[in-house]
This record gives sequence, structure tokens and C-alpha cells, in this order.
Amino acid sequence: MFFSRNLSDSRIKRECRLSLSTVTCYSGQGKQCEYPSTHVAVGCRCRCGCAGAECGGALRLVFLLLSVLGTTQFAGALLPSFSMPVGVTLTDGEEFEYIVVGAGAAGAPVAARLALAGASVLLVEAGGDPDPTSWVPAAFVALANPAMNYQYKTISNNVSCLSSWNRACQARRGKGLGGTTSINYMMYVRGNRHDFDELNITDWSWKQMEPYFLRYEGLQDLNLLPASSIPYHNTTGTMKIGFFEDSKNPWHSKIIDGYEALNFPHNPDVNGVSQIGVSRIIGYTYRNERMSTARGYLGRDDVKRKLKVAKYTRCTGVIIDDDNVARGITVVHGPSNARLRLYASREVILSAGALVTPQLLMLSGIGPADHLNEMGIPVRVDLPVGNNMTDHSMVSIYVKVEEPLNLPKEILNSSESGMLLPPSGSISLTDVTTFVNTLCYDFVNRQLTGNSTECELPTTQFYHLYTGRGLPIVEGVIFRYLGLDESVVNQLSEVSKNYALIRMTSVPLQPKSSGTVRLASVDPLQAPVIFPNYLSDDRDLEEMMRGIRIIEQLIETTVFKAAGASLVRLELKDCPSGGQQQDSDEYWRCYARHLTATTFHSVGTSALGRVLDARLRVRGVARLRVADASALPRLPRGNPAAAVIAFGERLADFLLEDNIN
Ligand SMILES: Cc1cc2nc3c(=O)[nH]c(=O)nc-3n(C[C@H](O)[C@H](O)[C@H](O)COP(=O)(O)OP(=O)(O)OC[C@H]3O[C@@H](n4cnc5c(N)ncnc54)[C@H](O)[C@@H]3O)c2cc1C
Repeated sequence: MFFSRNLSDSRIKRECRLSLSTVTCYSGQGKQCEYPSTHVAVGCRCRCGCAGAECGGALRLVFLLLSVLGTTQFAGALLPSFSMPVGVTLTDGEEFEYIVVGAGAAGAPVAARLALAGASVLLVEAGGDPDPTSWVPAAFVALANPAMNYQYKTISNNVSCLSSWNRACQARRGKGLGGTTSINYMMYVRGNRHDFDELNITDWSWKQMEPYFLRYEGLQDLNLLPASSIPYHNTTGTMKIGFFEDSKNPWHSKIIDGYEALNFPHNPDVNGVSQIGVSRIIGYTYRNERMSTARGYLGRDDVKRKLKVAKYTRCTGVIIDDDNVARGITVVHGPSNARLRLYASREVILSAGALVTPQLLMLSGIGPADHLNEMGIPVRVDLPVGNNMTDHSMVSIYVKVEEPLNLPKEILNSSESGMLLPPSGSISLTDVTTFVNTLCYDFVNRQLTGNSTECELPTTQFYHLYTGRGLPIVEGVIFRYLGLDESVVNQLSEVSKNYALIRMTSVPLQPKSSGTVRLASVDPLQAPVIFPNYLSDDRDLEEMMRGIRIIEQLIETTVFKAAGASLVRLELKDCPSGGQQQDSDEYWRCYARHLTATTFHSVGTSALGRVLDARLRVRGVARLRVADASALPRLPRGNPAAAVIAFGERLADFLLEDNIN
């Protein structure tokens, strides 16, 4: 299934493995490295330095091995039934009507819609085609390899992520066509209609946004939803979505039973009448394969015929003239790293995501004047770019449950599973999620009670990840994927020798803490400085505490008790230790500050209303717009990709309307 060849240079021996269309490089130490080329003939130019499992190499190999061993579904998924657009080679000074930077959740829809409307469009993308493993929903953990995953370093605020490597939270993002939708967890949640109504920005109410959600939605499983859901869905849109295949993991229904025992409603459709309750989530999945925006938009034949896509092309700044009109962009392009200037006769659109779009704006003189002055960049427009970055931070509690020992062969029999791996073994991110307003939960009577309008606005989302007993090596990789430090990984791996673990994650949905993105240097090829600043506002910690206390009551329900469920109480530096102490609020507050992590949902760094006007134009600069997560002024009460795609759809309409002549 894959071929190898060795390349060597004076410093290090490198091995080039060609699997289908993808080249992956391995250093002499067996570490996976970044590969910038898609063709062996171009050579294998490794950039090593990623750490072990962080590269995603180990799990990627597990999934490749599964395909080699011939489980049909995996093999099939690695050979998707559709193709990506062919990349173009650019020359200096080329002009297009529109240039879109970034082929992710928002950039792909903007570029595809403009091209379908007959415009000449260049879509510029720093990465290449998605790795073949990305089409396999269950392989999400393997997608940590740096070829398609930026693994940014963040600055610690010393009050969160204290048990992560270097006390710094992770910041992953997808690289390549589809952007982060090619590596994410595929949960399709639109958020709450009040998320838009509460913005109080003219023309941005839910009523005005709903058509854009519906326009791209291609729901496959309307027949599995109640009749009351019908008005809330479209079955014909380009992004085909549906339920994940049933994993037959018994915990799938046991978790639902547990919540029902606490009076949580079983909600068939979080995107329908109500968001509250425990639900099986609809995913960006179609015929057991991932549905990224690369597939939903860029893989369409009509789009491929019309849209020009420049892969391995990194935008380094916006060309803005003396009258503050955006004229084009500068890029580093292709294997030769050619430095080119490209022009847009109509508009430039930045869709490089919440971390890079602000970087590009600041490099182009658009940002907070004091920071630009500090960096020696002439200020074109003084705007709060990079400020108010909010993200869904989370805390995970580990519940150990008794389970018979799994046999590895069950993994190999798992070809029927979609997002979830096999019946009673290995790793499965369950597609069960729960939304609740924790202030409507009665802790004394162990019941979700309130039914006021307020109670329809969730404050916390729960996720559940199951790892089977007896697969300590794979689990070690998972815990490392989560970026946990050695002491925590060792404690969890020890427990997992004898128990299955359910990782219960509590996510405050409307965080009050916010961070920043700033330039590290004027070199556009350097990553920005990311300061997520989780839990700097104690109200977020208190929301997490309510989430933890609900999980505690969940595992005391009959269904969990029957499996001998109990909380894993980790020994953590500077937290109360031993016995009763580990039931105290002090312990759990300390725990939350240690086990903080992120759902990678940052938004708001070039926000609508603050940096952008109501038509997503950068204030003070003509012909420059933004559509991506950075444009969302605040987090939706749910997973953000659906809203980001809707922003892309809407920007395409703005561009076509405003450039009619
Ligand atoms: C691990 C993970 C799991 C997630 N799970 C979910 C989920 O289940 N459901 C959900 O709704 N959301 C999820 N998210 C979040 C969601 O995927 C993102 O919010 C969304 O994709 C952001 O879209 P975007 O358009 O802003 O950026 P992206 O989708 O990241 O796209 C940005 C694109 O720009 C490119 N780019 C960057 N810099 C440059 C440059 N200088 N020049 C050219 N191109 C450039 C990138 O390579 C990338 O392709 C998850 C995120 C992660 C990381």
C-alpha cells in the first residue's frame, strides 16, 4: 500500500513514504516530518522537530495499517470516490477578479460560490490536498500530523492548562483544502438562534442568517428526525450531513439513559425546536466518510471547472495602495517558494482563520496602533484586530467503568463503524452530546427542572469520549494527543490497564475570558503570538464547576453504578490530595485549572461590528473583506463550523450584490 525510498543528505537520513498520492517524510529517528511536496520527484524536504505522538505519526500508521490489512471500509475511505481540484502554477503579476486567502470552512464556500456565479477567482491555500486518512471519520486522532495540522504554541497565563506540556494550551488548526473542516470532530451544531439575535447588529439576526445555514445543508437523515424538525432543515445543500453509523458501543445508549435519569430530555435534533437535552449529534459525514468543505464545495465538478486553486501558496500580506484600497496580495508559492504579487481587480477576501487572518491584517498595517508601532509597521487603520479572542475551553473528568478485556482483533473488525470505533473496544468519540443551562439544574433533587425561556439557552455542552480497557499503547497516544503532561498520562494509562475510561468533557459555552493574537515578528512566515487566556475570568471556572458537579451526579445514576463507575481522582501538583480532600470544591477548581484544554473554537479576532462593518468589509480599507472564524463577534452556543460556513455563504452574496457592475 505504500512505497519507501531513502533520501539522504549530509545531516540526516530521511525516508520518503509514498502512500497513494501523499508523501510523508520520516527522519532517521523515526519521527514524522512536514512534507511540502506531493510528488516524490520533487523530493522529500523534511522539516523535523515535532515530538513523537504529537506528530500523529503513530496513529496515522495504525490507520494506514488497517487499510493494508484490507478492512474494506478503511481501504475504501482511503480511496475517496471524488477528487480534489488540480492546483495551478502562478506567475508574478497575475490578476483575477477576486482572490480568496484560505480554503477552509469559510474560504471554500466564498470562492466556490463566486466561481459558480461566473467570476474569475483565485483561491490561495497554504497546504495541499487533505491526507487520505482524513476521509475516515474515526481517524481524527491521526490527523495531528503537521502536514495538515498547524500545531501552534501558545503563551501560558498560569491559571489554565496547568497539566499540559509547558503549562501551555494547545492550538491546532487544519492546513490544506477544507482547512480545519478536514481535521475536526465533524459535529454539526448551528448554535442557538439567540446567538445572532443577541448581537444587535443590523441585518444579522437569526432570521437573516438562517437562510445561509439552510442553503448549504444537505441533510441525509430527515426521516430519522421528528416531523417538528422538518422546517429547520434542507436536504439538498452541497454539504451532505447525517448521523454517524451506530458503533454498537453499549455506552452510547447508557450515557443517554444516565442523563434521562437526571430528567434531561432526549432531544432528537439540537438544530431543531430546542437545543436542550441529550442528543445523538448530526455530523459532517456522508456514506461513512468525512464531509469537509474541500469535498462539499471544492470537490464539485462544476466548481473544479471554474475555480483556480493555488495549493502550497502562503499569503504573506495584503497589497494596499496609498488611498487605502486593497489591490492584491503577496504570496510565497509552490515548491520553489517563489515570492509573487497577485492582483484582484474587484476584492481581496481573507479567510485564513481566527489566528492567521489577524496576523495578515496586522502585517498589512491594520491593527491596534500601539502594537503596530511597537513592531515598526506603519499604521494604516487603527482597529482592535487580534483582540477579544474567545474560545470554548473545557475540562475533562475521567470516569472508570468495569469492562471485559478487549481483543485487538475487534479493532480490525470495526470496518462497519463510522465515527465510532468498535463495539466494546478501543477509542470512540461518542456522537452523544448534551446541552444544558446549568442554572436550571436542581443539584439537591438531582433533576433538570426549569422550563423558562432562560433554560432554553444552554450554558454548558458535554462531550463523551470512550477508551476501552486493555489498549494502553493506543490510549497513551490518545492522552498525549490531548497534550497532557507525563504525570497525568501515566496515572490515566495505569487506570486504563484495568478499566475502560469515559472522558466526560464540560464546556462553558459563553466564556467571559478572552485572549489575544499578536505578531511575534514582521516575518509573515513566523507564527503569531497566541495568548488564549482561558479561565482568567472566574465566572468561567464556576460554570465548569457546575458542569463537574452534574457529571458527578450522572455517574451516580443506576446505569453508571451498575458498571461500577467512579471518578478518577488524579493527583495534581499543588491540588488537595487524598480521600475527602478530593471531593472538595477546592480540589475540583484546582483540577479544572490543571486539566483545562480547548475545543479549538477561537473566534472574534477580526470581528463583525468591531473590525468589520455589517457587510464584512474591513473598516477604513476599500475592497478588503473577511469571512472566517475571526469574523464571528462571539462564540455560538455550540460548535462553530456551521456558523463559519454560513458566514462564507453570506459573504459570497455580499460580494456579488456589491460588485454587480
Ligand atoms: C481538532 C478540532 C476539532 C474541531 N471540531 C469541531 C466540530 O466537531 N464541529 C465544529 O463545528 N467545529 C469544530 N472545530 C472548529 C472548526 O473546525 C473551526 O472553527 C472552523 O473550521 C474555522 O474555520 P475558518 O474558515 O475560520 O478556518 P479554517 O477552517 O482553519 O481555514 C483556514 C484556512 O486558511 C489556510 N491558511 C492559513 N494561513 C494561510 C496563509 N497565510 N495563506 C494561505 N492560506 C492560509 C489554512 O491552511 C486553512 O486551510 C474543531 C477544530 C479543531 C481544530
